[in-house]
Amino acid sequence: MASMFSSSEISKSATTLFSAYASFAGSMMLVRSMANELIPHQLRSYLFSTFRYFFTPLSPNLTLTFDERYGMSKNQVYEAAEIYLSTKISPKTERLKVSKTRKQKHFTIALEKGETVVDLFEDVKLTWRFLCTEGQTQKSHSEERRVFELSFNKKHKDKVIDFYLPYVLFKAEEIKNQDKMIRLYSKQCPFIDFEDDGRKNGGSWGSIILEHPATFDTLAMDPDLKKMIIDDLERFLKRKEYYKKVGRAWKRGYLLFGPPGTGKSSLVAAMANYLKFDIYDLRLSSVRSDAELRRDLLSTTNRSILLIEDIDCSSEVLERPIEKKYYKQEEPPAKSGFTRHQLTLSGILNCIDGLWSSCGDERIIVFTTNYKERLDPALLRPGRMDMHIHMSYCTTHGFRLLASNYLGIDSSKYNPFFGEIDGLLKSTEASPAEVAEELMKSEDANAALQGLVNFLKRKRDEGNETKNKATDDSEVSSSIKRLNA
Ligand SMILES: Nc1ncnc2c1ncn2[C@@H]1O[C@H](COP(=O)(O)OP(=O)(O)OP(=O)(O)O)[C@@H](O)[C@H]1O
Ligand SMILES: [Mg+2]
Repeated sequence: MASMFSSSEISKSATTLFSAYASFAGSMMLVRSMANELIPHQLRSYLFSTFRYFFTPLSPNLTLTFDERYGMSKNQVYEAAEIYLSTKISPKTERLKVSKTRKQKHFTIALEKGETVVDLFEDVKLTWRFLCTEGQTQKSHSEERRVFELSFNKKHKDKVIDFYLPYVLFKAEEIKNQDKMIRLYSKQCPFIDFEDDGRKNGGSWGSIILEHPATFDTLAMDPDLKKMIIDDLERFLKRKEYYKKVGRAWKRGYLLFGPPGTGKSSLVAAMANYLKFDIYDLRLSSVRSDAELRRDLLSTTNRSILLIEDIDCSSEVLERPIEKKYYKQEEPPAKSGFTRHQLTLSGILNCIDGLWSSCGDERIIVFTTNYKERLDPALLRPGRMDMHIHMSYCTTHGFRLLASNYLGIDSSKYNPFFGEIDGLLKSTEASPAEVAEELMKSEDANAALQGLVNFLKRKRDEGNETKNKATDDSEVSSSIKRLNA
């Protein structure tokens, strides 16, 4: 350079360049000030941002952010991401947050601040990042803002939004259900130490974790009936759209009836375990009015079973005629402290039908009773309860299942006790609870089966005695009638 141009030539060119730049800058300033005067503010900022857009190098990536909160409610995508990503921890992850409550079976694992997880969905690479920043609330208190960021190549935007995010929601629901602790909700009772886990959901319900071991595998009942119930539940779960199409509320009602100890409550627990639904155990004796019932029902959650046990006794509690006036606030409470006539069976049924029709999804309602014949016809009317399930005394099939569960006996092999027990079961009315009780009395299978034989014989003899006595009594009364005649 130095050999081709002299220093004076260089300084001349520099001066020319400088003056050209100065005149360009001057004219730009002039243009700018003219633009300021002539072009309205909004249009100006639009034009500048458009220029900036075109002259800034384009990033191939798009980043979606999911805040923990969406207004006042929780952001469903954030919650789903939190659950889903806990199963996607890669070997590169350096920090994880681990927690567990006393009753939880497994640890809860979550990403720590700043950690990144890479996921693959149909060959699309997706990078998740968990961020916590100090945010300002409206009252200018600083509050931690928790966000998940999801980055991927822009060209996959539609695939991510239309398919990947729904997939994350679905998987999270699946994981939640696998790990879900079923809860038993009851109206607050001083004798039960309910957990305050923030799930009181506004009503007077308290809850404890339900650890009832009953499953469909452990239930001794007619195998065809069992299959029918499982199929019915499966069909119910799959039919959200169908219920919508035919204009019915997405609910299912079951009436379980049968003698004590035949497994009605166990069947409800088995249903809850199978569906992973919580149970709301509603004792009607603790509800004072239709209005209170409405409040209680409104504070139950979706995917739950509302259980009303011994509905026949409840209808005794409910004074009839049911036309008595509904509860009024100003009405003085009865001496007992309960004004039960304010809760009526028709009130309950209407409330349940009405509420379930207007709000809530995936609801199951179960009534149990020992005496179906005592029930109000309103409850038995077709369409009120979808399935009437009879829980019977122990059958030979039921006995085999109990023998296998309680004593580990292989029922397909010959057993010297089975023939006698089958015969006795046919001639006696023994509940599965009674049979199970006998089988638990000894760890020695033969001793337990012998105990069961003795028990069934005793029961048969007692039954015969009662029958004979009843026959004697009726013969005496007909002789008296004849004499009187
Ligand atoms: N069908 C059954 N299969 C297996 N176990 C049963 C069955 N029925 C009863 N049991 C056993 O008996 C116990 C009592 O049964 P459960 O409480 O379910 O009977 P229930 O029909 O609800 O009685 P109640 O009418 O008195 O409420 C259960 O915990 C279970 O161990
Ligand atoms: Mg019961």
